[in-house]
Amino acid sequence: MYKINLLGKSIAKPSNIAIDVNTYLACRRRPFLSFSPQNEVAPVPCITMNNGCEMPALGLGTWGVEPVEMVNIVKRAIDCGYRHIDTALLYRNEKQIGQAIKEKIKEKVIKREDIFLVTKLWNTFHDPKNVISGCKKSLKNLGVDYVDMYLMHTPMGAPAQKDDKIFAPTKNGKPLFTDTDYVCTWRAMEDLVKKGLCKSIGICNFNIKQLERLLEYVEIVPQTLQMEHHPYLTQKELTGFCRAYKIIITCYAPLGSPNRPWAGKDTPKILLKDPQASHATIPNPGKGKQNMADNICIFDFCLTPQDIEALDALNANVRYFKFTGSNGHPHHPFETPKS
Ligand SMILES: NC(=O)C1=CN([C@@H]2O[C@H](COP(=O)(O)OP(=O)(O)OC[C@H]3O[C@@H](n4cnc5c(N)ncnc54)[C@H](OP(=O)(O)O)[C@@H]3O)[C@@H](O)[C@H]2O)C=CC1
Ligand SMILES: O=C1CO[C@H](CO)[C@@H](O)[C@@H]1O
Repeated sequence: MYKINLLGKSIAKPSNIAIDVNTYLACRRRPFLSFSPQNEVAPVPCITMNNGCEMPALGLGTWGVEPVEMVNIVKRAIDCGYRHIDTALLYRNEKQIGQAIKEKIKEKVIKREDIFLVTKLWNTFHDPKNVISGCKKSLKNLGVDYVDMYLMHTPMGAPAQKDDKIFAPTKNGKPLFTDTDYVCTWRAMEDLVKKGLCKSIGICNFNIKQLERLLEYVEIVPQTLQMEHHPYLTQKELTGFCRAYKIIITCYAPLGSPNRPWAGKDTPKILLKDPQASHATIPNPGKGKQNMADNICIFDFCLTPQDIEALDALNANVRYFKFTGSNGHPHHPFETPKS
């Protein structure tokens, strides 16, 4: 064990945990207005990505939040110290998130560059010629001229839609799909970086074979893979592979959404802390009034190697987000082929 000194606090760090001192100290460069000696909340550290940009290690998940509540939730989150916000065109809340950020900038609580804003390209924009319009649609909704991270939401393309429709058309209750190669979609996303529309790009819901194949063709190695990750689904092979390519894992459903068999008093903090060795995590605070403030208070303690070992032993390859609606898609990441 050795100790590092963070903003006057002494934090014990087991030597086998891979957050280095610089990662911890990087957070000093971000203003944390709610942090003061009287109101001590250890600030969120940043993780340096393979392109040198920094991502706050904890963000606000926003899927499923009622749009009418979204503005207030995001404003409260910013007051609490959240500086990373995760959304998607699919979530239909980008406008409200953009409005909340705008109001906080106007109140001089933050500047645009203090916020790490993440959104996602939906399947119906996978055709390379449509990628830029998917991105511009999100930028317009958010009211910004760039996002910090733009993610391919899934490797599964779907037919382009007209007007404001997002979901793919269906036939016999099943969404139609296209066989657009996710490599081609990715190459078009690389152009968005060159155009300055996003600072970093990444992927979600890729399996290891798809990622390996993508890496054969990329000019820009993805900065992050956003994937389901909690103690019941640790995906060690995939996370090890990403580590080798310096692709940061962002853990979604870190509390095991929507079923949380482990929910208990301090359990959520332990679950959020578990991936902190090197991953970012984006819990959704849900309806509990205290959850948002609690979930950000995980940077003043460490798990012991024994804790981590015990959590790792829980892995049962339980996946909650199976994308069964897209079964049969040629690029389905999780469907077990029928023998
Ligand atoms: N890229 C992708 O494909 C996906 C990305 N995501 C992203 O990841 C985010 C997080 O995943 P999500 O599926 O929302 O699930 P989470 O694992 O973050 O679980 C969220 C639920 O956990 C409960 N909760 C939160 N904090 C606490 C706490 N401190 N104590 C007790 N319970 C708590 C709340 O439930 P309750 O409301 O009942 O209190 C909340 O709704 C999403 O919001 C989204 O931004 C998610 C899925 C897929
Ligand atoms: O991000 C997401 C939130 O949850 C949705 C509902 O299953 C997913 O489809 C999506 O990937």
